[in-house]
Amino acid sequence: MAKLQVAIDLLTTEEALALAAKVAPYVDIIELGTPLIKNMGSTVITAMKAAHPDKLVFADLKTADAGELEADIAFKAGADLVTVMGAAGNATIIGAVKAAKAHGKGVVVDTIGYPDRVKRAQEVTALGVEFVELHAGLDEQWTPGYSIQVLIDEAARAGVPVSIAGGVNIDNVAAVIKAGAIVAVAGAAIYGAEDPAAAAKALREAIDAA
Ligand SMILES: O=C([C@H](O)CO)[C@H](O)[C@H](O)COP(=O)(O)O
Repeated sequence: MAKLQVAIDLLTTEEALALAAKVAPYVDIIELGTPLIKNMGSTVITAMKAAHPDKLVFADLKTADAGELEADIAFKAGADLVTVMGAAGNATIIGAVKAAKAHGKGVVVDTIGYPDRVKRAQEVTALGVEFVELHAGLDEQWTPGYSIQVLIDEAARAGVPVSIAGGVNIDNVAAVIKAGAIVAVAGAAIYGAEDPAAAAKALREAIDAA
């Protein structure tokens, strides 16, 4: 069964915990967004895992160097999954995977900004990562002409475990799952909704029906 990941791009631990409390019944993975971690530090990871020990806590570190060291910090704080940039060298990804193995946790590679996301996804899967995030970041989403369809098409031909992030919402989540993504990542569609719990519930139901 495909998973739903809520991406929390809020800026304080208090706000993140409040949102997670509302949407936890409907999500499998709670992502602490990069701006949130930069603002609050690893204490937000510890607070979220303590509040939701039954969920996978995803620390969106977007590590570009010192893979083993940065991943180790997040795993010690309570993360289950951390991200490393696909644009980083293989040595960085291998270092993070080493830390993950030591903690019994996992690494996700984020392909944001990478020119050939599918090729990189296939390469890094061989390095032992859990899955690869086919990702159009917020800046790319706000570029005129952006469509999530490009990520959906990439997922369909990736042939390795992938998630999709970059404007997932109730109108496209079924296509995301039908394309083969094992995780649908939804940020603004949940935290920006008038009723985040209802938005998460609707996404959950659409994923389960897809
Ligand atoms: O990872 C993200 C971005 O780089 C900011 O941290 C987002 O969480 C990701 O893009 C999902 O968010 P939405 O596109 O708003 O669904």
